[in-house]
Amino acid sequence: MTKPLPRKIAVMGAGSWGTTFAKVLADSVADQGIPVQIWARRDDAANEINERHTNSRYLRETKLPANISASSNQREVLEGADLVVLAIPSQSLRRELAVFKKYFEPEAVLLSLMKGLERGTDLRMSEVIAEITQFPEDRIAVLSGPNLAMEIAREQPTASVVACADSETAQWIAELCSAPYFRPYTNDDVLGVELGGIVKNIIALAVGMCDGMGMGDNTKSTVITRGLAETTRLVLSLGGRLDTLAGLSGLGDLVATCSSSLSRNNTAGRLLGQGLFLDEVNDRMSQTAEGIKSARAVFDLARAHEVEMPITEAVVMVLEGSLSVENMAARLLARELKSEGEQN
Ligand SMILES: NC(=O)C1=CN([C@@H]2O[C@H](COP(=O)(O)OP(=O)(O)OC[C@H]3O[C@@H](n4cnc5c(N)ncnc54)[C@H](O)[C@@H]3O)[C@@H](O)[C@H]2O)C=CC1
Ligand SMILES: O=C(CO)COP(=O)(O)O
Repeated sequence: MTKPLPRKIAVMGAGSWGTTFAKVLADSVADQGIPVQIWARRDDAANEINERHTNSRYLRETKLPANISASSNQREVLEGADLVVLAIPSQSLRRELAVFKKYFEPEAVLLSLMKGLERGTDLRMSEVIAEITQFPEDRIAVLSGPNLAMEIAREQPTASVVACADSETAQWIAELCSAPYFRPYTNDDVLGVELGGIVKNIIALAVGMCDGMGMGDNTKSTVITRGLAETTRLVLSLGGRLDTLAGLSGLGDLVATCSSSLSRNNTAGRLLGQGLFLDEVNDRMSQTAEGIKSARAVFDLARAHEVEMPITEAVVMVLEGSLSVENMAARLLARELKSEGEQN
């Protein structure tokens, strides 16, 4: 490793993935004595982590190593942190970063775990980070893959992808988050890795809707496969790579999210398919289901680049109330017939 080890790692966000990924990091760097500190918005959430409180579902299922601590004080968490991991809801990133950035170490590396597109700007999280912090692209990375937090908290094996324009930075992060149950690969296609994770949430909403309406596995497989086709069109038209979409952050994450009852996006889709209104679904979801917010931004981005994304469009219409879930399949199946490999 050519880059020196970090003095400390900060994880901003004490939700399911922030807490779980902090454990992955802490397990990975425990032998080097590197502390991992989590920022929790609320004092009680920070106390739960520090006291390994048994009322929290995550802490019951997770063996948090001794080198993890938490605080609700952003300055305390960020000071001295050479690696800063961002794990908050995507639509809050811009606002929260404006505060975080005051405490970033000047040479810190920033790693986004978030899988959303910003509404209004259609920017990926790495782009929002670059815009707000003015950090160079060789110190901004993303991590994405088939990574349902609860399974990783239980130390069930999985792999992921660390993407950065600078391969040395990606390798440095990969070495810091390599645990016996977590294997990170590296990639320099940041756009492809990030968009794969964003769009699969929308496809998972569509799959969930089909499940909720009682449709079967042929339907699910069709939506997954054609979902990957429209994701591929978008990624290629924006300059990403096909091999990225065939990998863990593309097909891998799509399959995991669309098949799992642990997925919040899949669950939200299922509730919509069962006839609940979006407000009722939002009331039932205690955690972030990014696809609900990102769908419109992805659709706008695709339209701006003249990329057809019919499943995404149908999900947007359902979410915005202009198409009923019952009519979604009919709308998609009535499209003009074409060759499978056709662009658009
Ligand atoms: N949970 C999972 O299995 C995975 C989640 N992700 C991504 O990680 C990101 C974070 O997800 P989770 O940790 O699962 O979400 P979560 O809903 O469990 O937690 C989000 C955390 O962010 C905090 N937060 C900080 N500032 C906030 C603000 N301004 N508004 C609202 N909440 C704020 C909340 O208090 C909460 O602790 C999302 O983009 C998600 O797509 C990615 C891979 C796996
Ligand atoms: O991104 C995820 C798995 O890789 C988590 O999916 P959900 O946000 O739908 O739970």
